[in-house]
Amino acid sequence: MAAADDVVELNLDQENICKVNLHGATLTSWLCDGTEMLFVSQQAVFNNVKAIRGGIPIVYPHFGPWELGPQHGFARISRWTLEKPPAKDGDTVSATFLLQDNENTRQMWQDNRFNLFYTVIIGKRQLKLKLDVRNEGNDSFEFTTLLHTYFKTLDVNKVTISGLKSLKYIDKVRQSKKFVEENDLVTVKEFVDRLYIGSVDRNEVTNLNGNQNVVMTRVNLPDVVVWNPWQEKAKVMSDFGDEEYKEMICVEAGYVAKPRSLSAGARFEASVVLDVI
Ligand SMILES: O=P(O)(O)OC[C@H]1O[C@@H](O)[C@H](O)[C@@H](O)[C@@H]1O
Repeated sequence: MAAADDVVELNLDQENICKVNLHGATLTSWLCDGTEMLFVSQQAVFNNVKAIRGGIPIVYPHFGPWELGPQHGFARISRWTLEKPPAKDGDTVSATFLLQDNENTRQMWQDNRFNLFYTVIIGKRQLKLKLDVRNEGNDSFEFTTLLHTYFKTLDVNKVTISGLKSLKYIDKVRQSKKFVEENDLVTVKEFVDRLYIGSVDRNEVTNLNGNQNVVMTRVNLPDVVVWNPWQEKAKVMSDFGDEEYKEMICVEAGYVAKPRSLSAGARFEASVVLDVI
């Protein structure tokens, strides 16, 4: 369990609430009309050191194994600050979180200076997530970023993902070779770890918890990662139950296939909207 003072709650009403842990600004719960939409492992570790296994961790400034630092970068294991506390505005509640460079990140990542703002907006049957990276230094830098979304489902075998047909993807399960997706609807029946490159900006993920479908609309996040560790990988993950692969699917919106370059003083804005339909 997370300590109460680590968690910021955005409360629209009793049945529409999301929770953000300041460790990584990780969204750990999204209750939509009373149904939990996000998966968090029963084995997740809340020690403010390890990345939280589930919810929506933020990958930045590097997706995947990183020669300069930890896998998926430092954002998901850094303490964020609450820049703007939850406030109601009409039919939504929003809050903004901030990660700034510090001694540790500068040492790890070539002395780069940045502000990363993350705004979470909960509405009726909708969650909007905005990333805003600002280069505060005198030199340009490159980064990749991704919202590592773990959706909750009652049965992963029934989940389908649209919007990926005809796309090239890198299949990390098959020596990172490139393939072309042939299916209108992607289903997951085994260990899957794919990076779909340059996808259309809309994907529908079906049969999530409570038989809900979610439409994911992306702006400035052209790539989609689909990941499920399945049985064999689940067994070797200490913070993931052996059978939990049946209850989750990661569909992750990112800018990851190639790095994004940001010149001194420039800004990168991107967003994801999740609509429950
Ligand atoms: O165990 P981690 O570091 O949270 O990563 C989980 C997975 O995250 C996915 O996004 C990657 O494509 C996988 O390769 C990786 O295994």
